[in-house]
Amino acid sequence: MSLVIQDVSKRFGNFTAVNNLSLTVEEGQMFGMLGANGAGKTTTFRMTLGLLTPSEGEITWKGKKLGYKNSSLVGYLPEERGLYPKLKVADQLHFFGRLRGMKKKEIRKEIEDWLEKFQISDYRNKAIEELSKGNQQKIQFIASVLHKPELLILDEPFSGLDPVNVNLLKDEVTKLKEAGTTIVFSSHRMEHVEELCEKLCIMHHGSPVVLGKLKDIKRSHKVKHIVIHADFETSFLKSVPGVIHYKETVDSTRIQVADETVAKQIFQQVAQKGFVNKFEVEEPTLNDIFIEKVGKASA
Ligand SMILES: Nc1ncnc2c1ncn2[C@@H]1O[C@H](COP(=O)(O)OP(=O)(O)OP(=O)(O)O)[C@@H](O)[C@H]1O
Repeated sequence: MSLVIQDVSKRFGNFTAVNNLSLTVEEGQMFGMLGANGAGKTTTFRMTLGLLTPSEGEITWKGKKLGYKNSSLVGYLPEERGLYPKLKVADQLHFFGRLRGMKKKEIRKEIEDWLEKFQISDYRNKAIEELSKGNQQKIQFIASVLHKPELLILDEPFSGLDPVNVNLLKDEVTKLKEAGTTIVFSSHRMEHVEELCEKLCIMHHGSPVVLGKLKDIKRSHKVKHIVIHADFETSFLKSVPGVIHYKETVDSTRIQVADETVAKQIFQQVAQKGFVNKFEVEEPTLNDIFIEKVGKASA
């Protein structure tokens, strides 16, 4: 295990922002942190980076605590973006590169490569304040990866980007992962985590309510959706015990059921009734899981 968060809590006065969190991220893995506003994601990142000290527990990267001394191992895209508005793009990135101990020549090369990748080479000599929000975000991202960190922590990397730029950033993040970088990112968009992460945590009021590999989480989620295309009336299925939600659309019936046993019962009943064009038990989406788990935890 490379990143180990062990029994970590963080209190601000009487308020507990993170409550007994334990998780691990393996080297080269992409890990997603989900949670409503105020769930404790940013606080967890800040503790991981050594910017905040946990009230309890410990966080280590390859067995060592992270902090000022080994900060070049980590790249961080903070939620509150921290660029200097008056500085030119190249000067800004140069400054971050020097902070991470890079050589001038290497910094120049990396800056040129990254500006090219994000199609913003023409902005090299513009002041940050002259750039659009999306382009400023790209610069902030470049600042976090310029020094080729082993561990990359991205707080809401996709917020404020248009769909084209979201894809551009996703591609670059994926390439970094393929090159071996361990990546942890937070997002409010389930589909980003679903697409990119093997492992994830859903935080709620500082505690993990879902944690594990995406595949396992989906498999173990009991509530299932069934889609039926049949050329006969299906409304009799509404009264089958274990049916949570029943909806007919123009060409299909969608049913939410409590678990797989109910799905099997529905299959048997439908098969006896007549010809079925399609009967499919869909995997739950991360959105379904989030709503169920976070909703339940709130209740
Ligand atoms: N320095 C601080 N002093 C007091 N309370 C704090 C401090 N930092 C964070 N908190 C509180 O801790 C809780 C968790 O905040 P955190 O920023 O970690 O949430 P988050 O999951 O990142 O939320 P968001 O999605 O809105 O960014 C919030 O209720 C916040 O107000």
